[in-house]
Amino acid sequence: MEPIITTDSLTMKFRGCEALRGVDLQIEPGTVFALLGENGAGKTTLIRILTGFQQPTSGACRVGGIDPTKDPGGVRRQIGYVSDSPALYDWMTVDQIGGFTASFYDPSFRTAFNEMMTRFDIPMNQKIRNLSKGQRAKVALSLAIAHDPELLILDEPTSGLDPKVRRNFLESMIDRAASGRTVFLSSHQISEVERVADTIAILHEGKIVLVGALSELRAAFTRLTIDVDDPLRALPVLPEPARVISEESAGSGHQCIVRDCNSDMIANLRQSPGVIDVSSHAATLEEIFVACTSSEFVETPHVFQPDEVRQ
Ligand SMILES: Nc1ncnc2c1ncn2[C@@H]1O[C@H](COP(=O)(O)OP(=O)(O)OP(=O)(O)O)[C@@H](O)[C@H]1O
Repeated sequence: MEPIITTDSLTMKFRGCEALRGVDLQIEPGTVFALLGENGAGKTTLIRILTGFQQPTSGACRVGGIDPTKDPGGVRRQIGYVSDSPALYDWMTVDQIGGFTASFYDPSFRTAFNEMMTRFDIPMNQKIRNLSKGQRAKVALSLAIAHDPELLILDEPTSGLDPKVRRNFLESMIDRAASGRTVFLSSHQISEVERVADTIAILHEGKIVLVGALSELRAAFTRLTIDVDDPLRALPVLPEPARVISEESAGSGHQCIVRDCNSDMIANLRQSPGVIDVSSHAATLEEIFVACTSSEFVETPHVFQPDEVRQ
């Protein structure tokens, strides 16, 4: 099956800042894809390029078979998109904005939008400027999904939503993917992403440092806690293909996030001179995220470099 989104060496340079540095991605249809990154990592810039609001400095991309740099209107008609700060016409009522947006789509849009407003308990005659932050978020989201797009792109979709609506919303994203549609969302909310996404990419300083199926990433990363007899003792080297992503030490205790470490390696580690105890747990997505975005991950030459991590 054709990927619904592809990017090829996308770069974006602003004055004095390289927001994207050679981003390569392929996103399969029918997935919930989550783009994780710290503040300023380049998430919004990537989304703005994919939705045709920003021309990249170099590189190429396709969204649903369309090049957003050449046909931004075509992409935007085909997808649903909610930005991190949705611009809604404040002077319109909810009913008017529904009617206005419906004019770009087929008649089913209006019915679906009205149903969502009823479900969210938002009065149709209320002016947009008088809605609460959460109500605005619900209107923006409903406008983006009422035409039932094959691809939904959401920049920080749950900010402003209360926990109950947030939960329902995230569950509805899983349902969308189950029916073959694709959801691309950017988020800081790692625990939420963990619940809904099946594919994860971590963007760090404009580069994709990790991408893969969440289930595979969970299986591949281990947190090792190693106690040694002497704080000055060097840790035993793990054999290939294991790779230490990050390491923290406090006295004679060490915490490492390791990729591709198996039970034989851990058993050998326990037998190594000076090693008193080793415990291992599957790393959480948050631990993987912190390890992959830590300064050592990028800068220390003996751990694997971002380019090597890319799958
Ligand atoms: N129009 C612009 N002009 C100059 N620099 C910009 C512009 N847009 C973004 N940047 C810079 O590009 C970098 C990436 O910004 P971007 O908004 O894409 O990050 P982000 O990952 O979405 O961050 P956040 O999570 O804080 O929203 C930042 O350093 C930002 O200052």
